[in-house]
Amino acid sequence: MNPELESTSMLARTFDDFSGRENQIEVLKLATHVLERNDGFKAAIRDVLTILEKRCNLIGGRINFIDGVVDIGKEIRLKGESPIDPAIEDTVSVATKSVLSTWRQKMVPVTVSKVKQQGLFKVDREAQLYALCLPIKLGELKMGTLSFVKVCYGPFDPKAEMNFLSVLALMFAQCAMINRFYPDQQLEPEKANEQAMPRDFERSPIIGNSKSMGRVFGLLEQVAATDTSVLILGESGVGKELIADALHKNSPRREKPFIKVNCAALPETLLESELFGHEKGAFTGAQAQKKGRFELANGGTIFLDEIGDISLTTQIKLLRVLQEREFERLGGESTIKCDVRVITATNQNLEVMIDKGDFRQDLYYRLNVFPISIPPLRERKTDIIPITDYFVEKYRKVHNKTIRRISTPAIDMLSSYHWPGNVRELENCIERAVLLSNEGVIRGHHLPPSLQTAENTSKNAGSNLQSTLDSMEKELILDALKETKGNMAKAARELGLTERVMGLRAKKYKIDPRKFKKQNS
Ligand SMILES: Nc1ncnc2c1ncn2[C@@H]1O[C@H](COP(=O)(O)OP(=O)(O)OP(=O)(O)O)[C@@H](O)[C@H]1O
Repeated sequence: MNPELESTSMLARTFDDFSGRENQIEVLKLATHVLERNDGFKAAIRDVLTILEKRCNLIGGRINFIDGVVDIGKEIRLKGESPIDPAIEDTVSVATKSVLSTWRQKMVPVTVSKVKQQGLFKVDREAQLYALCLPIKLGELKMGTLSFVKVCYGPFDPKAEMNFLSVLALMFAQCAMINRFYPDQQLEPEKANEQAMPRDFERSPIIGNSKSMGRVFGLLEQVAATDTSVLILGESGVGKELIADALHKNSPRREKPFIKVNCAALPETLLESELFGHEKGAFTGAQAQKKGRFELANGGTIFLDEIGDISLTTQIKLLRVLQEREFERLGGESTIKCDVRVITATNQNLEVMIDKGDFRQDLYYRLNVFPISIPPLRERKTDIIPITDYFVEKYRKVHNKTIRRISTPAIDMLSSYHWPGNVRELENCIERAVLLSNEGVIRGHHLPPSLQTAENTSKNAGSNLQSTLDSMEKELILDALKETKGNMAKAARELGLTERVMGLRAKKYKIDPRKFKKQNS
């Protein structure tokens, strides 16, 4: 049994001990870890269904994927452990079919229907049963359905339950998409173990639950398998290279080379020699013939990053390759034919550059056949935590550290920061925090000063030692109160404070211990 499921079984509750929101958050965290595993998408989904059965009283879980949208077989379901009455199976099937069929006309988000208990069903007869079914989709892309029977002993809040399940449905959708884009990541279990970190993460999956990333995935889906030129737009660090890589890996060219050139890194002559190659003696220092990147990419894909930085002369040469699919090496006379898909990226506004005469319009039209814009991280805040979790897991393994959780204040700081360096900045920030953290927790003070300032700007113009110490103290008090369920005396003892000092500190930071009692009851 894998460790996630082992820990789940240890914590497994009986049906009448299901404890609401806290439990749901824990389940979501467990599900994230399970889905990030590298040993097969279907197995991971089945494990998540098992977790939902054991911890959320959601039995008979099944996922139906629509044929052709996600190539991973039609249905994934929990087998074996749950004895399910055929009548209940039927209700789930009917609910699933109804969601699937109404898609053709209109999107019906959920079906919740009460199920009658039958004699065969091995659940306490006092339980109320509900059939739940909701769609799995990414943006406008409809992928399938997620269905369960919910076993309930008390009042049932369908809205809250569906909100929780819709987060899971989104995670499944995301995973299905990654699975589609990186099918070869489904390693055999033994091979997965052999692959030590960080090689597992060489080709990172694209994480993102936001609507805007859903749209990006939809566009990827449409264009990946074609030979169309794609222009990827977005600020530095948003993941443009990751998208280019995904386009190549999901095209018929995937077995052929994927060649990346950073056009901003080289001066004009060197860039041309890099792109088209040169003959011996073409210029001082050209001591031997050299093949260019277009030649090396033949049959595959070339990714020209920072395309807005190439000179007007190089733009003409590039235009010719795009139109004629041929070029000459520098100093050479023979024409070389090439069959290359061109993907470009920039963080500049090429239309403004055209107006200024810095970029050729004809080249722009050739490159911009299929534009994909990746929004900055600050405009898709819902992606921050899933991406953070992914990087925590990545760097926890790379640096061999134990990280059990991220403190609530640290999560707040990560969520409220504006991330000018986008995902790259977030990645660096999390690697640093993983290295600095101790006791298995990432806390606010493990994050870089830029984030501390962001949190404090409203109260305190500058970041100074006192404000940093204050925020650390507040965080420790919040943590202790959380752990002791709002018991001030116990929390004071844990922190080595007297009750009186604890009371004063709570007052100073406007902390109300009663809030923690409520949360945990
Ligand atoms: N959605 C994402 N999920 C996981 N990792 C991501 C995501 N987006 C970006 N990254 C990671 O963030 C880092 C920066 O991404 P990438 O190099 O693709 O950005 P970029 O837009 O090409 O940047 P630049 O314009 O500076 O070249 C990489 O390590 C990449 O793997």
